[in-house]
Amino acid sequence: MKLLPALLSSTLGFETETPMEAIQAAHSRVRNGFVLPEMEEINFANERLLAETFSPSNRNLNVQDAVERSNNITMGFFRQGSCDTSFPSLDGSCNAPNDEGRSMQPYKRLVPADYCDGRQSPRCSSRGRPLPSERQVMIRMRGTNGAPTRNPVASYAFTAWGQFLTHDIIQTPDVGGASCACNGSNSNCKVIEVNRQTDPILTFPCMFIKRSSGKVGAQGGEPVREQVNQLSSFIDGTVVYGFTNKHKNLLLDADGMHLKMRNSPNGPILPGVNQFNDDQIKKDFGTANVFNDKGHTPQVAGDTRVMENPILMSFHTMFARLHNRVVDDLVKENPKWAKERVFNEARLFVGAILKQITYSEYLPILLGRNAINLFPAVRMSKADKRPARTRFMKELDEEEIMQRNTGFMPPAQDDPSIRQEFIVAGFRVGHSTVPEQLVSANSNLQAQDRRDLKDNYFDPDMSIEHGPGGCIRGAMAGDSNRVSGSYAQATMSHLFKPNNFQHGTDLGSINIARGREHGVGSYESVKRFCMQHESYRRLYNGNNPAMINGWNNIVRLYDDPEDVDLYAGILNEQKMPGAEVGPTAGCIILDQFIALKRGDRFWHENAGVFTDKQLTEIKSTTLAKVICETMEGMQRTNKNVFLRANIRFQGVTNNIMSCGNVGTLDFSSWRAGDTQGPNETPDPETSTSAPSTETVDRVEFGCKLTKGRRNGLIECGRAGDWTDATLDDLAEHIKNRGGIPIQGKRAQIVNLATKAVRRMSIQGNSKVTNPDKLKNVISKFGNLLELDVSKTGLTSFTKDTISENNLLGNVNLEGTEINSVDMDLFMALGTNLARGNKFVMFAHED
Ligand code: HEM
Ligand SMILES: [Ca+2]
Repeated sequence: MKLLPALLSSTLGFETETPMEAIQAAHSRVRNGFVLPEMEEINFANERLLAETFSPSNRNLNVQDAVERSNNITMGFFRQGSCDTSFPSLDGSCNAPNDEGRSMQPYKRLVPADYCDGRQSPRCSSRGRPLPSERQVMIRMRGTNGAPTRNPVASYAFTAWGQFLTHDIIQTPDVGGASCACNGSNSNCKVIEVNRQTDPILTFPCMFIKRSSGKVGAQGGEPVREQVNQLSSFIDGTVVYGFTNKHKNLLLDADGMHLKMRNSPNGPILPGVNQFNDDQIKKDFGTANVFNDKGHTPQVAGDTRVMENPILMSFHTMFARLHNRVVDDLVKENPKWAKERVFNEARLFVGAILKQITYSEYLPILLGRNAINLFPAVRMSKADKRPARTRFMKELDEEEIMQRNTGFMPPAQDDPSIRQEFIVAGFRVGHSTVPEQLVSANSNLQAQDRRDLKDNYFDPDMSIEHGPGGCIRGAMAGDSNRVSGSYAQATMSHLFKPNNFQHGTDLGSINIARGREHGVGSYESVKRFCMQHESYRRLYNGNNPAMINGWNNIVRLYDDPEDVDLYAGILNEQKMPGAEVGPTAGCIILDQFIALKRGDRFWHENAGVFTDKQLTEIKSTTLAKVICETMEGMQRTNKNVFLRANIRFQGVTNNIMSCGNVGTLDFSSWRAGDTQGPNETPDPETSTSAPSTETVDRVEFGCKLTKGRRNGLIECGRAGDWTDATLDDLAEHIKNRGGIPIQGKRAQIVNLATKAVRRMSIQGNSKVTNPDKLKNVISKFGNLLELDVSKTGLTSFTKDTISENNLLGNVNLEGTEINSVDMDLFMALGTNLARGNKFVMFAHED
């Protein structure tokens, strides 16, 4: 059936013919990010490996081997940003011990995977029967809960922030190429049954979702499908800057510091797709006319979901403006800083503000005081100078590795990986708070325009007409709903409704289906985990959680109460005091945000990330301040933007304040001289002595042992004067003396056993060019884990160069002539990395 093809055709982005296709295309837009071709290849390779692993003809399956192969495939994704700088990488790599939280890494689980076939098919009942239709569960929940109710404390900004934050930390890609049908013929799709006779609104014969892309994981010695996160899981501004160099570079203005914007009557707004000379941008950010009926130019940001609704788009605009504002101020304070430094400092600041607002203004409303009290405090910086940024060099112990590979173990509290329970259920409670209408407001915070969300998906019109400022004020003035099993019609039946059709799809059903498809454990199993957890059990006060009246109605849909979906369970728990969620959602959300705090070495309160004065500035920055400083037309603001005006929350009234009283951003503590940049930080262990040639050994090439003996990091040729001949001399010295000459504290040379060397840097020696001579040296270090040859004159570096170093898992080649790394070297590094199972990260700061 072809409906109104003329209206449905699109100028940009997705080409669609039927309403169902328009909805599918919109859905696929929010699932799939701005990826590099190799990432798509990795997803395909992983799917092939999954098929091979699970094939019935695969009789001598070696699980360990399959997992290792899958990990090697993932390693084909080149690090985005470098490991040895003092700023976070773009893709989250080099932050945690085994690159947890990096883009393309698998999710972890609080409870074991529960697939129907034990491996990858969507969860079924404990008796092996199909679970009730997701749509039926949604309809029953709405029947039992009643219509959604207005949130008595939270404004729409509370909901908007949840979505914006999600888009910094999570995006699960679809399997490529699947085309779905209602008869379930394609196992890459999950069908959601619709009863057309009884359904209140939907007329489709079924709904479906494409399955999430997966890789091989292991559980109890058996292989299981594990889904992956495309984004850097850290709260670090992915939503503003993207997670790849390509994307970031496209977003950057010609000056290399600012983000591209364009002028509008409402001030600078996000750049349009036509400002980019890049087909992928046009494809991944375009939108169809059935949504964008006024034909506005689609807007481009750090995340491909930016256009999903106009308020979300306005939050994007705010943070792009914030970045540019910070750049202006940093340049004023430090006219001599290199442009990369300015960009990175601004990015570090923006990331810190996202963290600060999330933990101090947003989470207390979502989780309430009891849960917030369970957050660990983080060590603060003592020094007023910025010390070397904190390092993180933990190696997993062997036992833990074994357990993870063969048994089941939930992630440690400081493992920043995103949890399955969080992405399919815990944090999707936010979907139930989405109201029917979006609001814009004038400078007095009075509602100006109310528009039905169902007509504004992927339509920027509201933010063009009323400005991003009007939309942000509308977010403070507008409503959120309460968390419950009842969705607004806008999301329960009209999600991504095309303009020329009478309905859309159901986000709630999709959420439940996604949980089953990811093999996420049932509500009862996750509740048990939480109630037995040494810390989270406190959320329950020793009792089973109280459920809403009529809960049994919902349970009755299932064969067995044990089978109830996690999402259905947590939506129907009674809320904890002063919180928006019950204890089980609370446990899942708390665990995730503890992990994102403890597992982030760039956490803004960690010693060494900012100076005390800078941190004070960051901690005094609220969302209200950011809004007053960046949005057009601002005069006044709610004190806490996530709360409705004038309500009391936790004993304090949320007044409306004049922007003049909110305070301004002040970057004076970023002035050089006042602060020591990471690159100027002297190393306490090495700053005492300049390299000297007055040595007992008469060698002229002593290396420095920095960061303590335990890390085994030696830095050689720090003056940049090493040549290929120095490499020969060094090899000769090691042969004669059995060790490597180390420049001691008092300018003496001592010999360090080669086996103690685990990390070596000859960074910056442009006269070191010969890979064979390098090989001759490094082959003598049997325990070498990492090698930094960045900014050297090396012209080639291959698998052969490291063929005698079978633990060497990380090589930094940045700033050399070698700008592509061949696959063999990659695979070898990956194998070494897995073999050593050691944390790899270049830890030195300069
Ligand atoms: C207008 C508002 C929103 C719309 C239209 C929307 C829509 C969607 C859609 C279509 C998906 C993909 C579902 C799937 O295929 O599995 C999704 C995922 C998700 N949403 Fe929302 N959402 C909204 C707001 C929110 C809010 C307020 C939160 C949290 C507070 C949230 C959290 C999430 C999470 C955690 C995911 C999973 C992401 C992933 O795995 O890629 N969303 N949303
Ligand atoms: Ca991120």
